[in-house]
Amino acid sequence: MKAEKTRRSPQPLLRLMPYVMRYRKMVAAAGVFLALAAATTLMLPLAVRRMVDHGFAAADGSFINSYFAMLLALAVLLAVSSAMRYYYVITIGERVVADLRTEVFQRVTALSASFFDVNQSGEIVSRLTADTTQIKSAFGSAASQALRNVILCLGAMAMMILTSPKLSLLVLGAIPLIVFPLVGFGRSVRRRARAAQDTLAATSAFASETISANRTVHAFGAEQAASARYTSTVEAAYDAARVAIRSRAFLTGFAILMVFGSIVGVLWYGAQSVLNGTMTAGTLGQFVLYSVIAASSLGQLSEVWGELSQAGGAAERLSELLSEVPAIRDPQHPVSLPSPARGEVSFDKVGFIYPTRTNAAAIEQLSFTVAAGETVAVVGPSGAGKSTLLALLMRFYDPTSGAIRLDGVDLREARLAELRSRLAIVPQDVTIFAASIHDNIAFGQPNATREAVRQAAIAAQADEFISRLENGYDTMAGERGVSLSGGQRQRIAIARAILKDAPVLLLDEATSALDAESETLVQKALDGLMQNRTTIVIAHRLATILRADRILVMENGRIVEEGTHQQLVAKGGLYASLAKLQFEAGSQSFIAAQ
Ligand SMILES: Nc1ncnc2c1ncn2[C@@H]1O[C@H](COP(=O)(O)OP(=O)(O)OP(=O)(O)O)[C@@H](O)[C@H]1O
Repeated sequence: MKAEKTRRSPQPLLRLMPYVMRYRKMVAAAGVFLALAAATTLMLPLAVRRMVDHGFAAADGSFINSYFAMLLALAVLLAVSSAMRYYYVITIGERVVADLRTEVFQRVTALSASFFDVNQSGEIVSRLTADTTQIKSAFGSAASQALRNVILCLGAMAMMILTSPKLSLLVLGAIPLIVFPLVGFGRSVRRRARAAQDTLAATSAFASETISANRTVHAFGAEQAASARYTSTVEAAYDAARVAIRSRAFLTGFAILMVFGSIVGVLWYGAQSVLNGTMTAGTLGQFVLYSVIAASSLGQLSEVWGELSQAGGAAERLSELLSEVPAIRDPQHPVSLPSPARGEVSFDKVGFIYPTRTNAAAIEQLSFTVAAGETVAVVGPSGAGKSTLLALLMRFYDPTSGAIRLDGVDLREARLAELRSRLAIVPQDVTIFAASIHDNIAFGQPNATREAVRQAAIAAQADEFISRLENGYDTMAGERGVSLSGGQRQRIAIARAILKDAPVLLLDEATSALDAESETLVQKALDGLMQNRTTIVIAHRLATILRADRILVMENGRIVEEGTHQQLVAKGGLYASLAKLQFEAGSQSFIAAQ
């Protein structure tokens, strides 16, 4: 997935052939019109010669008229076939890119947490938009131009040989003189273009990060610094682009000079032949036209080559994404979870090391069981591994050793969708999508009725504030829920979990202090939710801890103490000292001091 590895050549575009071949009929139509347009172009010089040699020589008006009529017919044919070629080729490009975007998005959303630990979301989004756009333009214009020019160039060269083998031999002799320096130049131009493109990729990653964190940027007064940093990366990209443009401009000039210089030379030689009568003027005209066609198509080919090479890089990056296999996926022979669900969770000597942090285990030798309907509070200092425990239970990662079971089935043996349908999570950091409040509560359950959503909101103590919003449940929550307060967002998340009605509830209590009223409301909502469900709660508030049937105290990825509040206080260990800290501070938040 690393950008540096990406080669720049059009070859990877071939990997997209299966996508193109889904639309065989359109491809065939494009091919027909492509060939027709090229053939028509190649016929024009032929007509010109006959007219020069016969039409003018015979001074026959009707002959000239019929020739012009034919030329007009050719022009119409050229116009129609070019328009159709454009239509089909561009449409195929759009279609392929639409398919690619959909598939890449589907793939990416299916990838596991470990993939997103390593890859920046900004970079992936840029692939989804920038890389696919590049491929679209490659298909849409560059590929059709390349094909057209290859056909034209080969056709014109064949016609040159047919028209005058002698002059063609001369041209052939000149080709190496032109091509070798051009190839050399072309390489250095491509190298510079690549440098420019890489600089640009870094720029967009920085922009997307800064824009999505705009509140943090403002809060720390970092606008100027961020702008300055962005400006400097944009300027660096501009400088790199200018270097590339300069060498490209030079290359263009050089190519034109060499090509047309040679044509002038050949023309001069041909003119001598016409003068001494070894060639007709029409033949020379025809030859010159063919060589102009050949030269200009060659010139255009070199132009589109660069574009195709860039698209090749984009295609390679996208096919890497497409071939990425989720680390967490369904087993080949899934075991059904027992029905009806009991909601019994067990960790059996579980060990876990984050793939991105291999030097230390986040969880070690973790064993505990939560009986059906039991409420267990997990407490412990920051970094103890509490959130990791929930992530493992949701199977965002697989344990490195040991096993986690739900109702007696190893999580790795169950179907992912079935497993996750039995777990409802209220995370600490609630995600609110840029959609209506209704859709936010019904997230993951698009078929939920309006009444079911309302009932869930009532149970989550959220109905009252939602009803007071301008459009009630149809109010759009701003992007990431910026228009809602912390307590409101939490109650939306609780309503989401209530609607899901799963047998196991996972709560990651917010550390941020809610105001007293919000806290009471959130607590009331949770009490309703926790009834008759297995609940594992990462607890920060004393009220929650006291409500739990049992408390697990974690430190450095292990369970160091276990029991009820009274038992643990009496024991005088880590829990007792954490509790003492809190009582002295008189705070409602148990571990807030950590
Ligand atoms: N995605 C990740 N990649 C690598 N290491 C991680 C990742 N997430 C957490 N860790 C590390 O794993 C350890 C346990 O983290 P975890 O988030 O589970 O702790 P926690 O007890 O929930 O802490 P807090 O109460 O502060 O949220 C920490 O050392 C943390 O740095």
